[in-house]
Formats: sequence, C-alpha cells, structure tokens
Amino acid sequence: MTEDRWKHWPAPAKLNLFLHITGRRADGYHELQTLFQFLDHGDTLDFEPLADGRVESARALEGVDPGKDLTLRAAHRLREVTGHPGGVRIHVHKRLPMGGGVGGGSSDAATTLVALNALWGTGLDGASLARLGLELGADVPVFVHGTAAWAEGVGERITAVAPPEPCYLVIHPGVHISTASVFSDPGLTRDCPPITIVDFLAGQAGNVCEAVVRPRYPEVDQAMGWLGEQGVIPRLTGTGACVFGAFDSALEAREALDRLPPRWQGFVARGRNRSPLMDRLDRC
Ligand SMILES: C[C@@](CO)(OP(=O)(O)O)[C@H](O)COP(=O)(O)OP(=O)(O)OC[C@H]1O[C@@H](n2ccc(N)nc2=O)[C@H](O)[C@@H]1O
Ligand SMILES: Nc1ncnc2c1ncn2[C@@H]1O[C@H](COP(=O)(O)OP(=O)(O)O)[C@@H](O)[C@H]1O
Repeated sequence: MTEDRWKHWPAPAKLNLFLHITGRRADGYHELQTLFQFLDHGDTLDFEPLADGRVESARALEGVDPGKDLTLRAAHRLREVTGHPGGVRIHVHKRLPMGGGVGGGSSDAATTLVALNALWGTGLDGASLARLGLELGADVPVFVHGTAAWAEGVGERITAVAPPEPCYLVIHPGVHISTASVFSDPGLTRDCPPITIVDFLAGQAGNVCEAVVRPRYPEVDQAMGWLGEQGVIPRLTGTGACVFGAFDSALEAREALDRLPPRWQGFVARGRNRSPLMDRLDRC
C-alpha cells in the first residue's frame, strides 16, 4: 500500500510582483529583474512508487503532450542523474490555469524534483536540484529553493527576500498569452535601469509586459480596469494572462471575488515567502 508520505505534495502558484527587462543576451533571451512570491493556492501532486522503473502519469494533462509533461521530464532527469532504479506514477490534481503566468507547470516540475529526491532518498542538495530544474524552465529553480526571491539574469540568479504577505485576488481573464509572443514584441521596453528591493518597496516598479499585453488582449485590459475599480493597484503576473491585486484583508479580497463578473475565473490566496512545499518537505 502507498504510504501517506507519498501523498499531498503542494505545487503552489507564484506571482511576479513586478517584472522589468534590463537587456537582451546574445542568444535572444531577455535579462530580467523580478520578484517571485508564492501563494497558499496551487496544484497538488500524489506519487505512487512503481517497482519496475516505469515513469508515468496517472492521467494525461489536457493539452500537454506526454513527452513534454514537466513532471515526467523532472522524474526522468532525477533517475538519470542519480541512477535511481525505481519508477513512479504521478497524479497531478490541477487547479492552476496553464500558461497563465502563475507558474503551474514550473511548480509541478519543482515539486516532483523535491518530493522524489526525498521519497527515493537520492540525496541531491538544493543547488543540484535547482540546476536540474533550470534545464526544465527558467522559473523552476525558484520553486525548488522555496523562498520568495529577487531574481535576475533569466531568473536563475536568485536572492531570498521577504516582502509583505498580503491577500491577493487573482483573476484569469480567460485568454491564453504565449510568453514567446510577448518577448518578441518590438514595443516591449527592454532597457529598464536596474533597481533594488528598496525601489520596489517604494512602489517604483511595475510589469513592462502590461504595455504590450493590455492593448492586444482586451479581456486582460478590462480585468485590470475592474481591479482598479475595487481600490487596488492592478498588476499582470509574468507575461500574463492572470492579473492580481493586493487587498488589506482576506475579507475584502473575498468580497471583491464575490463581485467578479462571471465571465472571469478568480481565486483569493495569501502571499507566502516560504513555499508550502518546504513545509511539506519538513513533514516527510
Ligand atoms: C518571464 C516569466 C516570469 O515568470 O514569465 P511567465 O512564463 O511566468 O509568464 C518566465 O520567467 C518565463 O519563463 P519560461 O516560462 O520558462 O519561459 P519559456 O517558456 O522558456 O520562454 C518562451 C520564450 O520566451 C522568450 N523568453 C523567455 C524568457 C526570457 N527571460 N527571455 C525570453 O526571451 C524566449 O523566446 C523563449 O523561447
Ligand atoms: N505539469 C504541467 N502543468 C502545466 N503546464 C505544463 C505541465 N507540463 C508541461 N506544461 C506546459 O507548460 C506550459 C507553461 O505552463 P505554466 O507553468 O502553467 O505557464 P506560466 O509560466 O505562464 O504560468 C503550458 O502551457 C503547458 O503546455
């Protein structure tokens, strides 16, 4: 029988509290400055050990080619790197919108790496797991480290930070935005002067993708406009499509959620500077 320690591994969402582009590398990738904070809301993963070495998902994720499923790729890479012979069946209970800028795929991949490393007893340290994670996606190392982070480079140079942890209302305006299309837009501001966390805390930071995304996606523009009417500063997370605002209390955030126009999905969640994944790891 599967032990409880294999179950209920959280894969939290993240928000980019701001996102500036400071330059472009020779390979075309953009140099960023951003601040990642986790939410106490996300996907949940259960793992089942398989003795015969197979790595499989219990149910294919809609719209994701099984060869590209980040949880399977993470498990395969961990086996390859450590030589662990065991297999695993992975159950992903999906709550996060895919490609919405809240990092669900990256978080699922990080949770797979962190959980299986503990469950298989493969003993990789955090830095080695984060390196493996970076092969899967730019945001995976932040989820592996599990602390709110000031990130630079393409997101791989990270420093732990502890901004305030408010209650957010996060809205998915129901459109899909390709990260690549935002980064290839000629109108994108790519020369932001580098800032510090003090500048961020003083309110001198935003998301440069907003200026490209809002005119191209009226639903995002309208959701941001609606959030502004609720008395909060509307923000885009990552390259979108999700938008969010910070409320003074959970009650106010929930009351705003109750007023959300029915054409949009939304949820209320608290910002967390320590990832729920780390709390789960402590209990393993
Ligand atoms: C910018 C962030 C902030 O969190 O946006 P979201 O994806 O969360 O919205 C992420 O770091 C995104 O990372 P990730 O989601 O791994 O990006 P990818 O799929 O690898 O990138 C898709 C494409 O966007 C462009 N790209 C991406 C990241 C980057 N720093 N510079 C780029 O120019 C590249 O053309 C790349 O091929
Ligand atoms: N387990 C997974 N969960 C979500 N998306 C996945 C997963 N595996 C692969 N993907 C792919 O990764 C893409 C980006 O996913 P996601 O992290 O949700 O985006 P974002 O960083 O914009 O929030 C998805 O569109 C999907 O095709």
